[in-house]
Amino acid sequence: MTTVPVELGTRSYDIEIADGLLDRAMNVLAPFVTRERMVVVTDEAVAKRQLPRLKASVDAAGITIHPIVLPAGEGTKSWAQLEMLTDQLLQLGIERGDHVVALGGGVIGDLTGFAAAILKRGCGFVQIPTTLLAQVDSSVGGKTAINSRAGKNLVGAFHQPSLVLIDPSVLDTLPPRELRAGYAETVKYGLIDDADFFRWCETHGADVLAGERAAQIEAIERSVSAKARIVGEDETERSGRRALLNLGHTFGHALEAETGFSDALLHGEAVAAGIVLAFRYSAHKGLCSEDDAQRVSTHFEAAGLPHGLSSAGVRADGKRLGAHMMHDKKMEGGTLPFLLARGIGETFLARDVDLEDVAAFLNSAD
Ligand SMILES: NC(=O)c1ccc[n+]([C@@H]2O[C@H](COP(=O)([O-])OP(=O)(O)OC[C@H]3O[C@@H](n4cnc5c(N)ncnc54)[C@H](O)[C@@H]3O)[C@@H](O)[C@H]2O)c1
Ligand SMILES: O=C(O)C(=O)C[C@@H](O)[C@H](O)[C@H](O)COP(=O)(O)O
Ligand SMILES: [Zn+2]
Repeated sequence: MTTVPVELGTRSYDIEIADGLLDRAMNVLAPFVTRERMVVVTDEAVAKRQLPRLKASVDAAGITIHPIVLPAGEGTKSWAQLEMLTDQLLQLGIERGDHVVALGGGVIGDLTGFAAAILKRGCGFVQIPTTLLAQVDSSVGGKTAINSRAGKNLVGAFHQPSLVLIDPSVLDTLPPRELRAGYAETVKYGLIDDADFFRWCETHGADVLAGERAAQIEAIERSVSAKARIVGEDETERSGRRALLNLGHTFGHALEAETGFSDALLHGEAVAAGIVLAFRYSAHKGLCSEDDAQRVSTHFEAAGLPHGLSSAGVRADGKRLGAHMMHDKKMEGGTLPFLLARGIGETFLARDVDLEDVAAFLNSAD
C-alpha cells in the first residue's frame, strides 16, 4: 500500500492507495467507525458495481452498512439532493464525531463533503473515490460544493476528509468515456508544473485508458502527490498557488454551463477543452509557443477527448461564454484572473487579462 500524506496541521490526513483495497477496506476504515453502523452515500451505478465489495469487508467486521443511494450524474449536485441527504443524515442521528463515507465519483464526493461540512456545523467524512477523476483529483483537498442556477460549484465549503481510500481496481467497471474524462484532470498536473509528467502521459496515457493497472497506479500516485503538495501550500486558494489546479476550468465551467451541466459534456471533457483553449489563448498572446499549444491539443485528441469548442459541441460565442465566466470564484474586484501558460509545465495566474479580449478570441476559436 502507498500512503500519501496531506499535510494540513490539525486537518492532516492520509491517502491510502492499493489495488484491491476496497475488499479489505476495514483495515484502514476502522479508526473512523465509531458505531455498529456505517452510513455510506453512493449513487445508483456505484451501488450496483462497487458497494457489495465494501459491504463484504464491513460485514465481516460486524458492522452494518446503511446505504443512501442517490441518482447518478451532475444533476445530483443540487439543493434538492443536498436537502434530502442532510434530512436523512439527521434522521439517522449522525453526530459531529461520526464519519459519513462517500463512495462514488466527484459528484458523490462533492455533495457528501458539503453535507458533512454543514451538518451540525461539521461532521467527519471519508472519501472512497470510484472514478479516475475522483481518484486523481476531487477526493483530495476538501473542495466541496453543489451547483446553483448561476453556475458551477457556487455554493460550497472547504471541508477536508479524514481519509481517502483509493482502490484502482474499481476502475474496471467504469465506462470508458468516464475514464477518459478523469484522464483530463490527470494530464492537468503535468501541464501545471511537471513537464516530465506530461511526457510520461504522452508515452503511457494509452495504457492508463486501456486499463493497464501499473500505469493507472502511477498516474494516480503522481497526481495525488502533486495535489497534496499544492493543497498543503494553499488550502483555501488564498495565495494563488491552489488556483493553478483550476487550469482550464474558467473556460471549462463556461462550457459546462453552456451544455446545461449535463451528460452532453462531462466535467473532465470540459476541462480538456478548457485547457486547450487556455494554451491556445496563451499562444495567441505570445506567452507560449504555438507548438506547445498544438502538442497539448494533439494529446487530448489522441486520448479521445474534446480539444476545443467544436469538439466540445459548443458554439464560438464569446459573449455568452464570457457571461458565464463572470461567475468564476476567482473574480477579484471585478476582474478575472486567468490560468495561462508560458509552456508545458509552466502555468501561471495572470491578473491582467481583459475578459473582452478573451471573448473576442473565443469568437474565432475552433
Ligand atoms: N472537489 C474537487 O476538487 C473536484 C475536482 C474535480 C472535479 N470535481 C467535480 O467532480 C464531478 C465529476 O466527477 P466524476 O467525473 O467522478 O463524475 P460522477 O461522480 O458523475 O461519476 C461519473 C459516472 O460514473 C459512474 N461511476 C462512478 N464510479 C463507477 C465505477 N467504479 N463503476 C461504474 N460506474 C461508476 C457514476 O455513477 C456516474 O454515472 C464534477 O461535479 C466536478 O465539478 C470536484
Ligand atoms: O482542487 C482544486 O482546487 C481544483 O480546482 C480542482 C478542480 O479540478 C475542480 O474541478 C474544482 O472543483 C474546481 O474548483 P472551483 O473552485 O473552480 O469550483
Ligand atoms: Zn476539475
